[in-house]
Amino acid sequence: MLCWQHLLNIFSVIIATFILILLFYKRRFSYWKNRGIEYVEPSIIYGNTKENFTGGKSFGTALAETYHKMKAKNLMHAGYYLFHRPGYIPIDLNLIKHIMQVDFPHFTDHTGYINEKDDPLSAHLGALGGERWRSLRVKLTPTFTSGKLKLMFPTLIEVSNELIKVLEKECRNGPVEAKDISARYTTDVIGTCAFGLDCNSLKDPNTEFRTKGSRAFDLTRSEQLSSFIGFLFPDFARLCGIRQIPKEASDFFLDIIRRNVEFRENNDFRRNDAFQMLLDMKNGGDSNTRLTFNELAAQAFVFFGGGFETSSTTMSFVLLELALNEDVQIKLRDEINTVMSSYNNELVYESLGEMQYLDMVINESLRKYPPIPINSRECTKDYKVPNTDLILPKGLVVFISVQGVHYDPEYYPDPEKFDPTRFSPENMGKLPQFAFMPFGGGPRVCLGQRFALIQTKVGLIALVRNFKFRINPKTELPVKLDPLKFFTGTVGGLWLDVEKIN
Ligand code: HEM
Repeated sequence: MLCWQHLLNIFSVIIATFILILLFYKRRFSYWKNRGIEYVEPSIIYGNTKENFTGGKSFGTALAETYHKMKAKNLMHAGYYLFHRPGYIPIDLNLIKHIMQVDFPHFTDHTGYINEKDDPLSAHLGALGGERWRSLRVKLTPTFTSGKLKLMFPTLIEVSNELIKVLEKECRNGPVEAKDISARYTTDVIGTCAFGLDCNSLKDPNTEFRTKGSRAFDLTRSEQLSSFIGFLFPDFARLCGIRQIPKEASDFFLDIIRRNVEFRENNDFRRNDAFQMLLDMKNGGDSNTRLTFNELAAQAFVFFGGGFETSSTTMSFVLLELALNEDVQIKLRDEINTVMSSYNNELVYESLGEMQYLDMVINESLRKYPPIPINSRECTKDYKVPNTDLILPKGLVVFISVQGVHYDPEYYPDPEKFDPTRFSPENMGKLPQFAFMPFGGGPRVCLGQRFALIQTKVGLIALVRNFKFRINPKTELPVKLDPLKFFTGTVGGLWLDVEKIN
């Protein structure tokens, strides 16, 4: 009798918990319905992210599909659920412009998770918000002025010469993986230009700088889930010591940065690079504005991380499309050779401005494969959406589907086609503002945009001038985007047959 009573009690508790969970989700998932905003029906636990976790779709692709579904209904915006947390998707470009630029004071923050105690590198410029972001942004803005970029140019050329030497050797042994060779180049560029360190990853693909650099972005499924927990329940995540950057990658970078600081301080060594600017901010100024070691390290890390992953993704997709479109490859090589022939066959900083077709090819690649397919903003002050009665409350997350906009046939007819002429000066002039936003926009626009473009151009010029590229059958076509990565990446790699031009 007692045993039955026990079972009945347990059963009642289970049923009550189940009902409570259902009620919780019913209430949560009525958020957009109550406001009369269309949304895709969410599932319990996942919200609208089920396809990302169980359907093998990347987060960027899944959000882009929602964008297209809502755009087909002529909607200016839509609701979204990241697990149980409501999010907002602006679709109309004018609305996107308002959020990112015109009404920026309502959307000053990204939606990053920071855990300074256990994961000091997580407190970088891209994740910081409010006043801390503003004052740091002002200080870091001069890092990549054209004067500074010009000074870095000879270093870029040196690394690109090494790239040619290494690829010449490696292409004799079989197909080359475009992301790998591009990432080794960008690792060495960022290492020298930002830190004054010789990372050596072109010569030695297994150098720690390269492996630990990749590890910071190649999150395992459980690390990806932890990072979502950090985003959804930041206080709880901090209490549990949940991190954003894997410990082994973080320990490696903290150690390198510490040794670099000590070397420069102990030897009174100065160098005109991004690291020196950070070091001056650590040692100068007043106590309110001075950076701590951890703050310096986080910013150095974002230069490295922001720089190497996104730029190498860009380079590798350009190489893929050149291999798939031989006519584009030949035209680009002709342009590079013609411009360089008027500078004694040397690559000089000024000549980059004359390579218009190179700009067009890179832009079209950034359109088709935006390295960061989703941009985000957090509503930091209640906001009334223009021409509607909808109020976005403080704390609401805004997801901007960069991939969705970049594949919108209203702006880019036949969007799957790789067509650099979309970015000819005449056609670019016709593109509405914010229809092309691989670097984001408004006051939070990518800090390293100019540096990224220069390092990508120098690398591509070296490659296209010296090698021919063809697709190797090992490359799965059409390319499948990796569902595990937040940044755009492929499953299986981009394998190319490379032939040296004599
Ligand atoms: C092709 C290469 C790159 C792409 C596509 C890219 C893209 C982006 C995007 C989309 C954002 C967010 C902008 C927004 O919210 O509106 C961003 C922010 C940022 N990027 Fe880049 N990036 C690239 C290269 C670089 C490089 C080379 C560096 C530094 C060396 C860098 C440093 C940063 C930093 C520090 C931020 C945070 C800015 C802030 O929140 O104030 N990025 N980037």
